[in-house]
Amino acid sequence: MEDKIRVLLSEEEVDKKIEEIGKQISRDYEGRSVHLICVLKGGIFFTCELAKRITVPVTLDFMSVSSYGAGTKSSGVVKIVKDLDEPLEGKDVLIVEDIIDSGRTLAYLIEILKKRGPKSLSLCTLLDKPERRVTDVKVDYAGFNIPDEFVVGYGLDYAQKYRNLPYIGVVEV
Ligand SMILES: O=P(O)(O)OC[C@H]1O[C@H](OP(=O)(O)OP(=O)(O)O)[C@H](O)[C@@H]1O
Ligand code: HPA
Ligand SMILES: [Mg+2]
Repeated sequence: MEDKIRVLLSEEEVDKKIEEIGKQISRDYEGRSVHLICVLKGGIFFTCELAKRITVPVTLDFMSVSSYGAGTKSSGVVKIVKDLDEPLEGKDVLIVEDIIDSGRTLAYLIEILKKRGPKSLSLCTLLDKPERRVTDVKVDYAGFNIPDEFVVGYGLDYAQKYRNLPYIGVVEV
């Protein structure tokens, strides 16, 4: 059966926001290059769109972590499914995420990546659900603060579906 999806942020709103964040990152990293870490799978769409709008040199690496499984609740246990290919030593690293919800994924990632000696480590997320936070994380670039609703689209899934929607929606139950 098809789920009913209500649009929370339209494709135009999301595109406009990514453009703004891209400009801001390009200004902040002027004269340097930025090493983007895409957090798979959710971060893939945002990373691609953002990287295209950054004007300083960009390098990319991918890491896959998972804590949500097939449901809408975090298991609380973050698992590395795929590690980075390249070392981080001396690099200006920017982690790119689709959403910060409980904050567990990012808190865990930051803890392990900090130990790999990056020159700097910053964090960029398209969506932030501050109400749901159980662990403190410092966000450097955030697109939208959203209410406590389970969202899909732009990389975000519900049981692996809807990642390809070009907007952010809420699955109506
Ligand atoms: O702040 P948190 O409560 O930790 O939630 C945020 C994380 O959860 C989702 O990933 P998920 O673990 O579902 O894996 P996926 O990206 O492969 O869908 C999302 O893409 C974030 O990475
Ligand atoms: O709202 C959400 N939607 C999809 N995946 C998620 N992972 C954490 N929060 C969410
Ligand atoms: Mg994810």
